[in-house]
Amino acid sequence: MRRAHTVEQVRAAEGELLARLPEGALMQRAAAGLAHAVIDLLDGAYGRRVVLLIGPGDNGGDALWAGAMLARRGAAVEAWLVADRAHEAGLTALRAAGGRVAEPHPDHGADLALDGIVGIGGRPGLRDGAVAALRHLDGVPVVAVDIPSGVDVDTGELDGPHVEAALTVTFGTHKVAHLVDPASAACGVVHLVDLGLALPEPAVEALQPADVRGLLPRPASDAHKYTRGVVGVRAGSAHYPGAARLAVAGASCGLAGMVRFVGDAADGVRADHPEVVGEGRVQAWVVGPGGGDAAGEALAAALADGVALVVDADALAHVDAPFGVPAVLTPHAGELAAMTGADRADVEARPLHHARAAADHYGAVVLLKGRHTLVADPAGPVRATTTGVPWLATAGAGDVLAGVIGALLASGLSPYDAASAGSWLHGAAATLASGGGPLTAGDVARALPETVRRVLDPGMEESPA
Ligand SMILES: NC(=O)C1=CN([C@@H]2O[C@H](COP(=O)(O)OP(=O)(O)OC[C@H]3O[C@@H](n4cnc5c(N)ncnc54)[C@H](O)[C@@H]3O)[C@@H](O)[C@H]2O)[C@@H](O)CC1
Ligand SMILES: Nc1ncnc2c1ncn2[C@@H]1O[C@H](COP(=O)(O)OP(=O)(O)O)[C@@H](O)[C@H]1O
Ligand SMILES: [K+]
Repeated sequence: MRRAHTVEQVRAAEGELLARLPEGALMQRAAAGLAHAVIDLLDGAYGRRVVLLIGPGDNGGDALWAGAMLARRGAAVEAWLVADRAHEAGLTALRAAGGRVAEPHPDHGADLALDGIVGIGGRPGLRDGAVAALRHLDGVPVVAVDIPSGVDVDTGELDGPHVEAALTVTFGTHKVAHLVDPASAACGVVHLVDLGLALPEPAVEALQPADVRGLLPRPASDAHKYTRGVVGVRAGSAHYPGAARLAVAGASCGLAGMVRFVGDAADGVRADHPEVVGEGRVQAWVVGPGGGDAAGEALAAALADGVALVVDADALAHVDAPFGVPAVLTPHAGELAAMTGADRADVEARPLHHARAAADHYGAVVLLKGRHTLVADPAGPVRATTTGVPWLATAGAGDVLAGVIGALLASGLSPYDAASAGSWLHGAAATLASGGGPLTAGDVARALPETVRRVLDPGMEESPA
């Protein structure tokens, strides 16, 4: 599991460790990890040119100590001080290693810049001096120290200018902004340097392949189709028959024992999936994709069964609070805005806030779709999905997702696990189907069984951020 903690949690854990270790030891650990990550990225230090952007606090201290290590290995290191003070011991170490302090200027020839402007002590936005210095670094890859300066660390929100990093090297644990958009999109690849912190339950977490492997249902040796769970799909309409076919394609990923379908598009569904059967008992319903005007009736019929639900698309407009049934609600930003009366742009700017608020309001799991989809449960950490590719932003992809989550619900997973594992699989299937190029929603559904096969193979490594 990739775990992300709040600044307060990190400060408390660091405080305990600081009390036990010699002064400066934690910063040395952080700086050494940072310097190694930079050397990896530059494929060496000797002869490379590195600019350090140095703010007033310990974040600048990390950058200065790492700069000293790079200078000792033959890099030409220049520190630009963008605040009215800088970490004294770090400055002394940089100078002793042959690095120098300079005013920001355009003729630096830098191969890389280290952003040590602010870390977890920073407020959102950047001061003018930092913005002016960054202008000289246009086109130079930036490695953010702990966090891209300027983002809101605990919410992932943006308010004013911020650094856009190619790589973020963070310390001790991930921070919320590394996983939650829009800030996480400014982090680039995130690399964690272990500091040995003892940490409580995280605020946000992201499933990794081993976590998904642990959650996925596997048929018992004496399984039959009913013990594996039956998922029902109530979707599609005369106007949107395709949505029904895509939701059924997602539900047919193989993780449930049987798929039922109720709706106008039954002929098309059976042409695609001859094994799909009609109305009957299910362990979970998927309601809403392409449902049009009939979505309210479909939701009422599904609710009457008293089983777990995935409520998507047109059915979301008919959801009452509190919802009262184990459920996953799967809105995108526009749908969540329509449900709660919020502004769509505000949902996109503050997805963590809105996903949490909606989960509390409805008393249900809310899956807010986006680049990093969020799964909020009224209790427990929010889960962020870090699998997927931008090609997944394609019509019908959400219908497939609803089907996959329904299959996992039917197999016995909780709404929280079904939503987060389903979203992870959906993103991973998109990456597999894309292979770097475009895809259709149907391609994502067809890639699901192979994605499941690969994740069940314990050789699969942790995915990059
Ligand atoms: N506490 C520890 O034990 C460790 C801390 N480490 C580093 O220390 C960092 C935290 O250091 P600090 O607590 O000194 O805080 P920062 O280095 O994040 O700096 C915060 C200071 O910057 C100023 N400031 C706030 N917002 C600003 C803005 N938008 N623009 C310009 N200036 C702003 C304020 O005066 C504030 O005191 C971490 O992010 C990490 O890089 C690491 O060395 C690991 C160990
Ligand atoms: N930039 C992006 N990168 C990766 N995935 C994305 C991005 N934008 C959207 N997605 C994903 O694409 C899917 C789109 O679903 P949705 O908006 O419901 O489309 P539709 O209603 O057409 O099915 C969601 O799973 C969402 O998380
Ligand atoms: K920083």
